[in-house]
Amino acid sequence: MASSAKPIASLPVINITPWIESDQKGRLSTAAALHAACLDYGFFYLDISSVADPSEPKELARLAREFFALPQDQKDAISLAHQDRARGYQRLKENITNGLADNHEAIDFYRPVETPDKSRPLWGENQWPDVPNFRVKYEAWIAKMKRLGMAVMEAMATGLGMTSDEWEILRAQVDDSFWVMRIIGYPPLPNDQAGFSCGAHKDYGCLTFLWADPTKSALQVFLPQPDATSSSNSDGTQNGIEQGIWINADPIPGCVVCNIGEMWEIWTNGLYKSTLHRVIHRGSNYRVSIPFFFEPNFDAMITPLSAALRLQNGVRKPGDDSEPTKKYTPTRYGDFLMKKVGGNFATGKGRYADD
Ligand SMILES: O=C(O)CCC(=O)C(=O)O
Ligand SMILES: [Fe+2]
Repeated sequence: MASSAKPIASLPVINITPWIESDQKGRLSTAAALHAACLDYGFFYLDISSVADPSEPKELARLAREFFALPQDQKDAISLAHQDRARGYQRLKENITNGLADNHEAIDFYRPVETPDKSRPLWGENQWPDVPNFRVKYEAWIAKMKRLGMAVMEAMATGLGMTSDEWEILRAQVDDSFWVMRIIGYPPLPNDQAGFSCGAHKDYGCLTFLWADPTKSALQVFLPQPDATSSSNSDGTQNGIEQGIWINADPIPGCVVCNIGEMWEIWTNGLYKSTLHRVIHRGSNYRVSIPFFFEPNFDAMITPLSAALRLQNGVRKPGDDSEPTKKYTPTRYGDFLMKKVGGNFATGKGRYADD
């Protein structure tokens, strides 16, 4: 007898190789798979084994561990307090999400700027650890992730049904990405203690490419379930709280976990939703993850794209030629980022608010 139990949800795996290398047909199927994954999950695995040998991020993780194992004062030598309060090392629990300290330490890097000024928010210089080969290896990864970002953006534009002229306009908003890279170290959370290794959040920008070491049951992704309970409201909420389940997004060899940020939510007028995720690491090992955030250009004005409005307008009553409603107001990416980063740290909650 067939089981009526629902299969356990798992995220789709999409190979980027056909987009990068192959014929038109392969490209179209990758683009369609990205579109479906963004509609349904906002999260997916991206198989990048044709772009990066797994030994490459493994070496990055080894270098990260070498840094995190240093005495505290040597790590503090590159503290973000010495720079623009965004670029550099942050101690365990210095990062704050939803008002709670995150149980991780990290180094944050941003796209370098032409005339650095550490008194200006986000406009300082990156601080590199004094660990042999660290900078050269990570800079090679950054270059690779930037190329991957442009490829995935173009594939997504195709998946959304954008014309080549429309893509050129979108491309000009991301071709000088104000990227961010975090190198995160997670000691295990004590078993008897509530709290998060990284609290539930959505990412800010376009695309996150997350490489993580093989630790299982750490990263979790929220999948809304509108029909989760019979007493939930028609919009899938119950007393205003969205109903859903958290699923593990355990690492798959050769893949990065990819998710879309809030800028894609604006570009698609809410058709693609940026998805909540969190980290709860209770194992016994020290976990390392390296998220690369491929973001829009600092000055890009993000506004709903015509291609998304066309899709949302798909089923219309005859004679209805009204403009689809734009649910999101245009947002300058740099301003949005500044506000977000300002609320992230224990040492300076809202630290850019009065600058
Ligand atoms: O470490 C992870 O698995 C996720 C980190 C994350 O979500 C972030 O830094 O935005
Ligand atoms: Fe995240």
